Amino acid sequence: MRTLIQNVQILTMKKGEKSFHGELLIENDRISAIGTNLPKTEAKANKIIDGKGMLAMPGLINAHQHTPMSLLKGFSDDCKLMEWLEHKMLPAEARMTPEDIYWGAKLAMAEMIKSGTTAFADMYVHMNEIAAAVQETGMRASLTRGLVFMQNDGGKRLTEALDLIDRWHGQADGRITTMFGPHAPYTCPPEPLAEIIKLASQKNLPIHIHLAETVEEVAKIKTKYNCSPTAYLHNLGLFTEAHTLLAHGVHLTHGDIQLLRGMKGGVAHNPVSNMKLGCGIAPVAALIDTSVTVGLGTDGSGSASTVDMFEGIKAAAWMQKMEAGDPSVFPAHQVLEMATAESAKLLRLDHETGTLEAGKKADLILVDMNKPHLQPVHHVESLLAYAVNGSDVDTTIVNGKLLMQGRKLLTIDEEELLHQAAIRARRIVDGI
Ligand SMILES: N[C@@H](CCSC[C@H]1O[C@@H](n2cnc3c(=O)[nH]cnc32)[C@H](O)[C@@H]1O)C(=O)O
Ligand SMILES: [Zn+2]
Repeated sequence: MRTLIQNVQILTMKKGEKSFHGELLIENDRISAIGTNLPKTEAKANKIIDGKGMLAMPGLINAHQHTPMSLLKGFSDDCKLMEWLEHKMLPAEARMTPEDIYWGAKLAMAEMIKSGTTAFADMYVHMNEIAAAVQETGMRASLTRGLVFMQNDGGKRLTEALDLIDRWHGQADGRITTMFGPHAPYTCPPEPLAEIIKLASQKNLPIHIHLAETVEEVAKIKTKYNCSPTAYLHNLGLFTEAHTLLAHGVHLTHGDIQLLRGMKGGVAHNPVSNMKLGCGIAPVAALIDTSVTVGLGTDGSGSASTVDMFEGIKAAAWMQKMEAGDPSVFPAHQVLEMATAESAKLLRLDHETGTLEAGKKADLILVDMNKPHLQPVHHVESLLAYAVNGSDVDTTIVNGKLLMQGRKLLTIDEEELLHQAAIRARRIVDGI
């Protein structure tokens, strides 16, 4: 199968490359050619997409998600994280059946495809159902079974984590990869955490964990272990043993940031979730100055309400400019990079996705620029960072396959999905 996208403005997101008018050829799951006036491409293609008025760019990569929490969006807003988690989310989550998880994950995937996200990192439970949804929807995902060790479960959770890895790593035409997912320093004591770090190192798999999200977490760890959450993880050898995806990293001291220097992986910044929960402002500039990779995530829609990464892109830029009191920090290109190439590094998928290049997987979106709020086009990157909304995405392609065209979902029955989501969500929260 060869698909040619012609007559399109292209932003590859390769370092230092400006957007240009040209064409892009997809052969099966990969980009085979990209440029201006490619030789004889039309003759080679079985399918042609006219990109007039469109902008092609790499699909966005959401580096931190809890997809099934889409069923809980708007259920508990305007309260503190620990209260939100312990009194609302955990009781609601305890009622979710595997089928609820499947439909909740699919609801989030529909929202992601419709707002230009092609890959995501997920941490949740009932991972077989989430993996099945990924397989069907056609997205790319890095999945983890979230692990909390608050009471003895006889190893049930860890068995499920290992089962996810055995069953699903490399499946769905390679679109699914897996990680270990110890939930957070405050839910994972040293012994089980050390064991997971050892397993991750042996299996050469990454670790996805929440870190330093709130001041309460910092105080809890200080009382328990007399150190910061970051030092707690460092002392267990995490940053040298495994590629690590750290979600949040809001409350990091100068000393904490030094502990992250040279780590494999990096930090998933979730500005919308952090602002909405009043958690604080992550020291993104200091992390980048220390050569720590910073990608972009939304967090689950139970907290963030939206998994539209274009909202996250705006929020990340605004937050850092405001914090620095300087509009020149975090220019458009840099925040777009955070949402694409840098997030790809966190998922350990940068050899496959995150930029548009011949040889990489065909994970890309077409943004319809022919709209009042996106004209005129002086600087396309400025519009993408500060003016585009998820609903401006016209076409979403993952692994060379069309998942949405003309805003119509092609792998999901949207009507059935909305029906299932509505009845299940109502049942789950009833009486909580
Ligand atoms: N509760 C599960 C573990 C699930 S891991 C994913 C967990 O992360 C929780 N979660 C979602 N967003 C956040 C956040 O921002 N900080 C901390 N936890 C979160 C979410 O509610 C979910 O319970 C068990 O007992 O096996
Ligand atoms: Zn989270």
